[in-house]
Amino acid sequence: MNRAKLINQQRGSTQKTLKGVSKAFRKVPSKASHEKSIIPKRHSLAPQTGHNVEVVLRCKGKHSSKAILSSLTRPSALMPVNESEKEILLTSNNTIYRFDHIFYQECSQQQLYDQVGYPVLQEFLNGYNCTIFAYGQTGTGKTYTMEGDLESTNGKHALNAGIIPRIICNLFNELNKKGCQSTVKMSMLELYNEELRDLLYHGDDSKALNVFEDGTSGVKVQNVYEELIINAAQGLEIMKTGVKKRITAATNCNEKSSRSHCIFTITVTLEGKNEKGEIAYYTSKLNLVDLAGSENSKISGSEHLRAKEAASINKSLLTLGRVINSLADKAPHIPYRESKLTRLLKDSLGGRTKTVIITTVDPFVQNMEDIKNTLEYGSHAKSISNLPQKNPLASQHMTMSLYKESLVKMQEQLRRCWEKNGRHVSNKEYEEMLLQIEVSRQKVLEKEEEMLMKIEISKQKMTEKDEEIKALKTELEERRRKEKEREEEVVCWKKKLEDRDKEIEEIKKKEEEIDEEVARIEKEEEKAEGQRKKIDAECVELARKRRALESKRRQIKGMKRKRENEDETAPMKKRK
Ligand SMILES: Nc1ncnc2c1ncn2[C@@H]1O[C@H](COP(=O)(O)OP(=O)(O)OP(=O)(O)O)[C@@H](O)[C@H]1O
Repeated sequence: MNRAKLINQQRGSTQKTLKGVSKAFRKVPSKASHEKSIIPKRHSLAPQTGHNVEVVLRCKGKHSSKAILSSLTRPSALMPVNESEKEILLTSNNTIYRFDHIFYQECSQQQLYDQVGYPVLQEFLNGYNCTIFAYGQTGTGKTYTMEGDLESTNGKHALNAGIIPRIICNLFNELNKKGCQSTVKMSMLELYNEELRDLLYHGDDSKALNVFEDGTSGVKVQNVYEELIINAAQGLEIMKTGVKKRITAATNCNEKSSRSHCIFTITVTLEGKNEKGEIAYYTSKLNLVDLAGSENSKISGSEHLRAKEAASINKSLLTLGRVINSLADKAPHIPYRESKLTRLLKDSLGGRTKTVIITTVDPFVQNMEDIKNTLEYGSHAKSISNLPQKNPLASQHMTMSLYKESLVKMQEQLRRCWEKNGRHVSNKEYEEMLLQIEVSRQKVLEKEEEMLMKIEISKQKMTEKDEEIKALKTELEERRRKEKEREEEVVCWKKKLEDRDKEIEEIKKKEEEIDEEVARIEKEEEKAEGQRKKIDAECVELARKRRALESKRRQIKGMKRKRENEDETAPMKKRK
C-alpha cells in the first residue's frame, strides 16, 4: 500500500477517533456554555499573504495521574465547534479560536506525526529549511510531543516516540528510497538562562557559541558541534545522549520539567542536478524546538534558582510573543535581537523557512487564563507570513572534483584488490574502506562548510572593518576641516596682530612726537619763565627808577618852588 493511501486511511481513523473525542468533550457540559446562550465571538486576525506559519493545537491526553484526578473534578475549558478539527471554543470567554488542525486528547503520537512531522520532512528533503516548535505552559506535553519515548531497538523508535525520533528514522528510510548521495548531520543546543550550551559536544564547554547571521543561509551558531550520522540507530542514540544532558527539574506542574529551550537541528546535504544537468548539492536545515514551559511561578512552584530560571524562560518567551505580535501586526521593527531565542528563530518567523508551531494545552488541569494565553499566542502566530525559499544548488566544483578523484582512486584500489590484481582485502576491511571513503567525503564537505563559514565570518569582519574605516575617514575629514578652519582663524588672528602692531607703532611714534612737543613747550615755558623773571626784575628796576625819578622830580619841584620863592622875595629885598 502506498504511503498516501496509508496516511489517508490513518487520517480516516484519526477523524473517527477525534469525532468520538469531540462528542466526549461535548458530554462534559460547560457552565459557561449553559449560562451564555449568546453567539460565540471569533478570535480572528486579518489573513496574510505569502506562506503563513502553520499552527496546530494539541490537547494533552488524560494519561498522567494528576490529569485524571483534575479531570474528575473540573470540566473541560475547551469545546470543539461543529465537530471541527480546526475550530475550538474557549468557554470562559465564549470565543472561537481557529487553527490549522486541532488534535484532541486521544490523538496518538503516530497520528500527530503523520499530520505534522511527515509533511515537514518531505518539504525538508525537497530543499526547504523547516522548523517545528512546541509552545505551551509547563506540563502540557511539549517534550512528550517533540521527544516522547526515546527508547529504540535496532534503529526503530518506540511506540510513543515523539516527532524528533520519528523524523530521524523516517529520514533514513526516505534517503534510502532516493538512493542519491547524501550526508546527515545533527546538532543539539540548549538555551538556558540566555546561555547556549552544546549538548552533543564532549570537550570543554568554554568554546563560544555565537549566534550570527549569514546573508545566504540564515542564522548560524559559530562553533556548534555537528555529529555526522550514518544511520537511524546512531541518530537515535546520539539524540538520547544529548537529551540526558538537558537541564530539567521538578515543578508543581511537571515532575520532569524542561528548564531550557532545546534546539535540535538536522542538516542534510543532498545530491541534485542544476539546470545544466550538472551534479550539484543543496543543504537544508530542520530545526526541531522544544521550548521551555511558559509559567507562573506561584502555580509552578518556582523558587530561588527555579524562579530565576522562570524569569529567564518567561523573558525569552515574552520576547518571542512580542516578535510574533509585531510580525502579525506588520510592525516596522521586529524585536528579534532582544533575546537569543528570537535571534535563533529569526528565519523561522517571518523568514525563508517553512514553520509549524504546535501549541499545547491541558484543558482539564490548566486555568482558563493560561489556556486563553496559549490560544491567543497561537492565533497571532497563525497570521505570520513567511516566504519559504528552496535552498540553492551549490556547484562545489573544486571540492567535488577532488573528492571524486580520491574516490575513483580508492575504488580502483578496491577493484584491483577484488580482482586479486593487488592485495586482497576481507569483507570487513572492504566495508571499513567504504566507511573511510564516506568519512573522507564528509570531511571534505565539512571542511568546505567550515571554509564557507570562515569566509562568511571574514566577510562579516571585513564589512565591519570597512565600516570602521569609513567612520574613521569621516572623522579624519571632520578633523581636517576643523584644522583648516583653525588655520584660517590663525591667519586671521595673525593679520589682526600685525595690524595691531602697526597701530601700536604709530601710537608710539605719535607719543614720541607728543613727548618732543611737550619738551619743546617745556623749554619754551622755561624760556618764558626766564623772560618773565627778567621782565619782573626790569619792572622792579623800572619801579625803583620811577620812584627815584619821582623823588628827583619832587626834589626838582621843591627846588623849583624854592627858587620861585626866592625869585619872588628877591625884588622885595632889593627894594628894601
Ligand atoms: N498527550 C499526552 N499523552 C500522554 N501523556 C502525556 C501527554 N502529554 C504529556 N504527557 C505527560 O505529561 C507529563 C508532562 O509532559 P511534558 O514533560 O511533555 O510537558 P512539557 O510541556 O514539556 O513541560 P515543561 O515545559 O515543564 O518541560 C509527562 O509525564 C508526559 O509524559
